[in-house]
Amino acid sequence: MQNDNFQDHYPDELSYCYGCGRHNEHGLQLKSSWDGDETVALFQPKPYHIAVPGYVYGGLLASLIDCHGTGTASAAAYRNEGRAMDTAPPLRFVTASLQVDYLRPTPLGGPLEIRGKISELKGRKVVVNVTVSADGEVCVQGKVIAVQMPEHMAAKMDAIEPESK
Ligand SMILES: CCCCCCCCCC(=O)SCCNC(=O)CCNC(=O)[C@H](O)C(C)(C)COP(=O)(O)OP(=O)(O)OC[C@H]1O[C@@H](n2cnc3c(N)ncnc32)[C@H](O)[C@@H]1OP(=O)(O)O
Repeated sequence: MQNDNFQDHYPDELSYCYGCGRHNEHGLQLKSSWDGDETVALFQPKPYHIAVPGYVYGGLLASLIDCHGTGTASAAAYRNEGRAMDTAPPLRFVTASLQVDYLRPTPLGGPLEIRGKISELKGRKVVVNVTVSADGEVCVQGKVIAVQMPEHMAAKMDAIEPESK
């Protein structure tokens, strides 16, 4: 069930990510939410998200896995602490490792379903297994190791260029 998107709870200054930032008008604006103990997102590729004609570009698929994984990591960390996502102190995650396996060509046409399962949550690290399916068939699987964002990255938040807004 699609509801209460994780990315809508990111603070404004962390909402310019190309993959999932709601303030990035040039980006993908991925929206992820809980579905029981799993997470889900739907994404409709555009005709120009093309690789081989008729199939989705693999870099786009990796981006969807990346941002769904980091969003899932953040939501899982809040859930683990029994807190709502916009409560303090903030739990923000970046990608430490992104592994992607393309199992079969992903048809370019209808919406893609991205699903996440948390396989580990320990300390500052969350590991999320992610699949991307088209027409009910898993085409891509990936693993995201997300780590809580270090303070020195947060310090750069003042450096958002006006043209990226
Ligand atoms: C933030 C809010 C939302 C923003 C939008 C969503 C983001 C969208 C996704 C992205 O594109 S983020 C941008 C791409 N990622 C980066 O630029 C991150 C660059 N790397 C770093 O800043 C650091 O390497 C990192 C924060 C990921 C880890 O450095 P730390 O010094 O904080 O990690 P540390 O050494 O303390 O390790 C913590 C745990 O993570 C594990 N780890 C760290 N790097 C790893 C790695 N590369 N592969 C596997 N595991 C890794 C490490 O083994 C350890 O596990 P254990 O606790 O089990 O021992």
